[in-house]
Amino acid sequence: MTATRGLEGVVATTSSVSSIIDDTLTYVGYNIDDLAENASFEEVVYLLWHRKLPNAKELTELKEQLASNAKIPTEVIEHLKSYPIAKVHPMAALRSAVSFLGLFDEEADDMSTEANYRKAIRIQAKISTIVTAFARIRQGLEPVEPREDLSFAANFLYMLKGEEPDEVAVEAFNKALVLHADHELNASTFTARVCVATLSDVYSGITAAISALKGPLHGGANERVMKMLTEIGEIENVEPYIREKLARKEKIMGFGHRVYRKGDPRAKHLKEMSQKLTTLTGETKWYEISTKIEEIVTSEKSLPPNVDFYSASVYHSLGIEHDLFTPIFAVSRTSGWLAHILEQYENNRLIRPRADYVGPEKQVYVPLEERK
Ligand SMILES: CC(=O)SCCNC(=O)CCNC(=O)[C@H](O)C(C)(C)COP(=O)(O)OP(=O)(O)OC[C@H]1O[C@@H](n2cnc3c(N)ncnc32)[C@H](O)[C@@H]1OP(=O)(O)O
Ligand SMILES: O=C([O-])CC(=O)C(=O)O
Repeated sequence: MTATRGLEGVVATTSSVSSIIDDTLTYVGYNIDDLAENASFEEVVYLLWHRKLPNAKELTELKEQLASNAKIPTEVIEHLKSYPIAKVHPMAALRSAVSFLGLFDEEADDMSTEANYRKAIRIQAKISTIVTAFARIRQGLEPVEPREDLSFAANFLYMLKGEEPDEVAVEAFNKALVLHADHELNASTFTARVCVATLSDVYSGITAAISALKGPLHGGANERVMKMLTEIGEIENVEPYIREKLARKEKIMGFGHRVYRKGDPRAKHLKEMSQKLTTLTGETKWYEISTKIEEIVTSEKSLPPNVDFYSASVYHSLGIEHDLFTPIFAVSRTSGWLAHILEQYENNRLIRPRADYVGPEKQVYVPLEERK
């Protein structure tokens, strides 16, 4: 038995949710470029869960289901208020709150296909409310209740800020949600599938996935990108900052990818949005600093930007706090996690690979009193 480090290139399952072939990303066979330009996030959720685009009636029904399930129990709000706010990262809060939310779902352990689908709707509906409620609570503000007349994207921004967002913000946020919704067998999706393949419940799968997304090599990179942009601060600092980092063999957050070689097809959409939004806010320096970093990293290391790189300046331009970037990724990716969880249940087999043992062998047990 030989191990493949990081399971690189290992095909671990079949899936009909999304694919990456020759650097092209598709959701159920639809090119991400088409979806980014045309689809609402709700359409994408339907597509991922049903493997077909909804007709008008199906879309209206899903929108209504998401909107009418968006409220969270008072107990969850009280729970969020009990966290040691000053020290808690919103991803840790989200991880705990989703697990806690599961305690209030009467169907949590009903493993029927119908109950699992109903839970998928409830989790997708409530995840925005949890993220935005925590964001407000830590500012000493009361959570804003979801509105049933707003789209998923608009509702998130409304609950976060307490005022109705403008059209440009909603369009940009919707596109970001569409671009982040699914991505084949990335680390957090694999984690979700491993978890539920033991026939554990949907809440466990989503809690596990949030935990995996939190790390800086995965979803946590978008927050680190903004930290880097802020540290750089001005365009003239880019060269020395990036070259020193590369010389120290440090990783530049938002670059590189396990699967893409020529480039992440989502990045160009986010780059375009970053240019547009930073122009609108008058803070074009974030876009300029980003493109300069891209120029250096691609020429020095042949590493193109990934989805996390330009999403940082996009979310910043939407006036979103930097440590909410990864929770927003989770809000969107929940749709993909749920699609994969439901797919795993449909054709389940325990996921249990082997390890290539490299430790000592044939050791002789020494009684405690004789050990040095
Ligand atoms: C949504 C997402 O999860 S997208 C990814 C988000 N993560 C990041 O942006 C973090 C920065 N990027 C990385 O750490 C990596 O590129 C990963 C984790 C995304 C992919 O990693 P892997 O496929 O395991 O590549 P690995 O880390 O082995 O790197 C291969 C080589 O490229 C270098 N490299 C990879 N990414 C970077 C980077 N961002 N900056 C500088 N060098 C890098 C490594 O140092 C290594 O060099 P070496 O062979 O000289 O030692
Ligand atoms: O696929 C990956 O390894 C990471 C990624 O880009 C994502 O999850 O969107």
